[in-house]
Amino acid sequence: MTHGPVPHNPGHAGGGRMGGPSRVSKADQSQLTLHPVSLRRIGRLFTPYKGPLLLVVLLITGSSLVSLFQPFLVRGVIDDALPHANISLLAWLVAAMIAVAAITAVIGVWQTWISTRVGQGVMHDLRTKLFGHLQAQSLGFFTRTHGGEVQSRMTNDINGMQSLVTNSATAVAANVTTAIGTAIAMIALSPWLALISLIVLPPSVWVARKVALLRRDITLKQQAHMATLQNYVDEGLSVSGIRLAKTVGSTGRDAERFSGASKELADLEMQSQLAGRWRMATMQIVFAAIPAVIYLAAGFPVGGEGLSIGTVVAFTALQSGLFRPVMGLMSVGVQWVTAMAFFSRIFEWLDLVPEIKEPQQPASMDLATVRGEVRFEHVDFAYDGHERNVLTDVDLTIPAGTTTAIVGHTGSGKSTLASLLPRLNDVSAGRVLIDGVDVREMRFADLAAIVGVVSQETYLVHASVRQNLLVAAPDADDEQLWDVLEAARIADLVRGLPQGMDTMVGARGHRFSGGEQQRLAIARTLLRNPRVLVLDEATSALDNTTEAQVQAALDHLASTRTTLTIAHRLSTVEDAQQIVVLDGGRVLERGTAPELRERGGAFAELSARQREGAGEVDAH
Ligand SMILES: Nc1ncnc2c1ncn2[C@@H]1O[C@H](COP(=O)(O)OP(=O)(O)OP(=O)(O)O)[C@@H](O)[C@H]1O
Repeated sequence: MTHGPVPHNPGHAGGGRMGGPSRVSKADQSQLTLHPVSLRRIGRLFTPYKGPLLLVVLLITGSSLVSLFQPFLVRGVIDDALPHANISLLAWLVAAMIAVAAITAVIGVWQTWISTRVGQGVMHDLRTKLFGHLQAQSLGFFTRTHGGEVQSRMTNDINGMQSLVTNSATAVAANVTTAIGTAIAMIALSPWLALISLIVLPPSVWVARKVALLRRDITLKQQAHMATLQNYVDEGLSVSGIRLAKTVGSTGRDAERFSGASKELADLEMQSQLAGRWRMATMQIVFAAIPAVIYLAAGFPVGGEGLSIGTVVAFTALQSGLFRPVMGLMSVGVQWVTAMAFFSRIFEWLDLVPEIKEPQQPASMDLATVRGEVRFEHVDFAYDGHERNVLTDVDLTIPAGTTTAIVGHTGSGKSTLASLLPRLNDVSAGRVLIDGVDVREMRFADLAAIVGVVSQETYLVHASVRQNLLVAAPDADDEQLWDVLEAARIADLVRGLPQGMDTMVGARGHRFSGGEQQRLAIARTLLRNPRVLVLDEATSALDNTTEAQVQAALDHLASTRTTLTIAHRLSTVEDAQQIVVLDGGRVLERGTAPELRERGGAFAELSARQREGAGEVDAH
């Protein structure tokens, strides 16, 4: 099938050259326009893990409360045990300090274990859901969207939210409880010192928020560049990509393009790290300054009088215990802002509604008795987003068990017409019927069982010959596999392979010649034994001898099923019960080969020209 120009690519953000690293290019801007994300929706991802999450919150609260004893123990040591040389009190206090540390450490390990399990569970659910959802999308989505973009969102974006999903709930719970507990303890120790240390909080939060937004924008740009980079790898380092690059001599340019995108990614990472580092530096200054300010405040006559040394020491210990959680919360805030952007990108795709949907109440089909009469009823079709009709008022019937050949100039709509039968596309008007049932009313599985497709573009997965065949029928035994290989005239070749049917076919089947790949694809389709066969230039990659052989096999198979065949070489459609000539998406002529030749129209002209061409070739 011919893929036309890519009209609109919602996800792909990094096509051409990007602007300088500090400028936001148009593509980046569109990337920053976020799909709205509701907190409730994120919350729903965690619903299955309510129990473990509650346990985590309880553990954290317990551990925070236990650790609050520490400064009071310190004050006891300094103000009571040491000055009065009370050894037994000192021993008790020290033992309690060690116990508090041990208890909080053990709780920490337990809590990390549970929260990581929850986080990984959420990520796993999201990844699986997205994969399933994208698989349900129509072919149109994949013709519009770059493969690298899909890979990038599936992996980079989901990984990007990992730290948030795994740590945020626990970090928030831990830090909030610690911060509140510590603030209460601080006020209990000295309201005056507490007031002094809390004053610096608002400006710190402001700085952290600024940095968070900056880093989010940088991260989004990074994701877009990462997707671009993945596209370059995808396109440039595949068998077809390398073949193109080597034959058109574009390897140098490809490497330069890759290097440009990679450099921009490196620059962005620099910016991101630097922004983070500045935030840390600001916080460090605040951290260092606060104890000093507390000593100053403790020495002040107003408010400072009556404070014991132990209170001041315990207080400075406590205030670091307040700022650490506040810092922690701010980090979560930073991660949160960025992760929201990832959620937005993931949810955007989860919200895509497949253009081609399975019916809610499918027609019940008895697969054993399907006859396979195909009817295109006044079919119009235009590709999504295009006004021009590719097919207009195509009305034709293919009686069960007969062969209809579609011929016509390139671009006349032959592949598009064939794509309507397995619902790779849906009609814009009219209906496509099999045994009188609209294909849109059938279960996907039923339709796939009834209609088999062999197209000009074969797709073999990087696995063994056997696995490639079993994709079509997982339960088939060896005898069935050999049968279809025989029928597709490829059994001898497979037998001669080093590991027979267990030989790997190589990336996208490149270990085999085009003709061999096509015969394997034919065998795979035959394994499903479909009632209706769509052959979209199925023999186009074969030489004349092999084509004749495979054609004979296909003719034999076609004799028992309904076949819609598309062929450029008219010699292969000679025996079809009906030939339909398409021109600009309309049916121009129909009839058998002799009838059409007799009529002296487009078919006669086309076949005369081809025979002339063949004659010329023969004459050479
Ligand atoms: N995904 C698509 N989006 C938009 N237009 C498309 C798409 N696929 C095909 N077209 C357009 O639809 C028209 C018919 O294409 P189609 O592939 O059906 O022709 P064809 O007769 O099978 O051609 P060929 O013999 O070269 O394979 C062409 O003009 C093509 O550019």
